[in-house]
Amino acid sequence: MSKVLVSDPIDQAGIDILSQVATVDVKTGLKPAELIEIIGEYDALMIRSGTRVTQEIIEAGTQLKIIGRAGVGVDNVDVPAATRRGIVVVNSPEGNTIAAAEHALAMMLSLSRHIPDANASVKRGEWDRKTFVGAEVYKKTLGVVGLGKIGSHVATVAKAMGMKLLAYDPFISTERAEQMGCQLVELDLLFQQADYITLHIPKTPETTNLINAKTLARMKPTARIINCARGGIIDESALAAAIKEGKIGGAALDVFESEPLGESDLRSLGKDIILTPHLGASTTEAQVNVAIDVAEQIRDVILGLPARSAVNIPGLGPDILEELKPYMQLAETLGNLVGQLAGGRVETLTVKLQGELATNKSQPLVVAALKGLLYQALRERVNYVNASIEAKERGIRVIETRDASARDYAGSLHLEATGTLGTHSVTGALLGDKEIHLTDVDGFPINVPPSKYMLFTLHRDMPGIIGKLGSLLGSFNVNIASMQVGRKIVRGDAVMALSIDDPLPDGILDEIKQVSGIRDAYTVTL
Ligand SMILES: NC(=O)C1=CN([C@@H]2O[C@H](COP(=O)(O)OP(=O)(O)OC[C@H]3O[C@@H](n4cnc5c(N)ncnc54)[C@H](O)[C@@H]3O)[C@@H](O)[C@H]2O)C=CC1
Ligand SMILES: O=C(O)CCC(=O)C(=O)O
Repeated sequence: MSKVLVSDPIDQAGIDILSQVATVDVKTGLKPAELIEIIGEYDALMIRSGTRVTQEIIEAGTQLKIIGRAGVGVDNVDVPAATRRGIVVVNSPEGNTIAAAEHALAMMLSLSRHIPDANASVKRGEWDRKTFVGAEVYKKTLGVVGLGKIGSHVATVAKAMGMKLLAYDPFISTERAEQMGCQLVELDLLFQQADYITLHIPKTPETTNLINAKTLARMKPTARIINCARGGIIDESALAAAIKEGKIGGAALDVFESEPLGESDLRSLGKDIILTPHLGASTTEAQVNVAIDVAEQIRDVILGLPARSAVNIPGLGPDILEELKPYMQLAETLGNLVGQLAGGRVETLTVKLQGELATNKSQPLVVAALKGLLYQALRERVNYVNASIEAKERGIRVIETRDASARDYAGSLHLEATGTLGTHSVTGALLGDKEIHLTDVDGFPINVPPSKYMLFTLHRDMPGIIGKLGSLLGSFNVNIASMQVGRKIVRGDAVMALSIDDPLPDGILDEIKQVSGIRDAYTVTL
């Protein structure tokens, strides 16, 4: 039975799903050294934002297949280290969108009306109505930095409250922004014109300290900043100084450079600052959503199925996964086959996506082909996560081409491997009930389903060859399950593809190559 470690508090709904397929240990609050000590026993690790999954932890997790982050941001996981080790990292891209957006909106309104401090003063027994005079958001300008899932929801609700919306997001179109009632502008203009600035971007090298002394100086003296995205996007000391000196109006922060927040000037800024302990996703609904979403993916990976929201498997989103699944198997089989035909060290793999596969959505097939190609060298250590990295590290050049006009089959895949021993190619398609068929080997048309053990010959198309080969295999007690010859012209060169019931015994390949008319022979195990 597989073992899953849950190292942060996760809703029971997620634990129940994991328990269907694994032994689940919930151990929260572990110190890094404690986690390193036990992680080697586990096949999967499920976390929220509390656990930092460092390279050291990943390296100690010798059995780990998947790390599941019950939330959006995976910045607490060393994803490159996991990728190198072939560990899938999954998240829940949408489970807490509404919770985080509502928290940002609540922060904006609370900051405008000083609700936390007014509440505290009444609870202290005071009745002070002068200190807490606020500001309306109606007709004010909200600058949304990052118009993704959370930013879009904030924008939609803010629009309904009568706010004017500016947005900055270099990765979305003007039309998309306009659909949400936002005017897409440069960041500088947003900083200058916004009364409220709300951040909904990931923390990346480009966004680290995006709000700093310089950018704060460009804002209105009444501007209020809300950060429910990630700590470190704001330079906290610069922000504290700007609020103290009246250079901006205030800030509401849910996330911090270092969490939990330690000693900080931010704590002493009174009613112009609101601090919450990373509560954006902390609603009952969001926690159920993310726990189920991530637990289902861990369960699937344990059962040998692909995960729908893997952050380190390029292009393998849930929608295209379903469509591509049978073709992924085709690509892997062809990669494995062409790698064995090429023998030696493969230097270049050309992947030609043909017919209806000639779309950008088919990019994962290239990864699947590489996984197949590397299988003989790496066995179970290669997977969709690390196949591209492993290929790069081995200096394999990958050329991807598309030919939408190829019409032999609805969609087919052609792989050509060039290596130290020469060049070989295979083509395959899905026929009938999505059954994999080899449709071409080294330029010779054939039509055979691949089998576990196969023998391919390149020979001269002349009488007697098939008989001689059959007798030779028979003398070694090798049973032929099926045989097909592919040729371009009568009595020219031809390829023979044989499916055999058992692996070829040692030494027989050399004898096959001695048969008159046979130029070369290759044995393949798929
Ligand atoms: N406080 C909390 O508890 C929570 C925080 N988050 C955080 O909120 C943030 C946003 O999450 P989602 O909306 O789900 O992500 P998303 O991926 O849907 O949207 C992010 C947007 O940021 C844009 N972006 C990326 N780099 C940018 C840049 N340099 N400048 C401007 N825009 C840029 C992207 O184009 C994208 O549209 C993430 O950092 C996530 O970790 C998410 C959930 C809960
Ligand atoms: O797990 C949490 O509460 C944090 C959520 C979060 O920050 C995220 O999903 O990115």
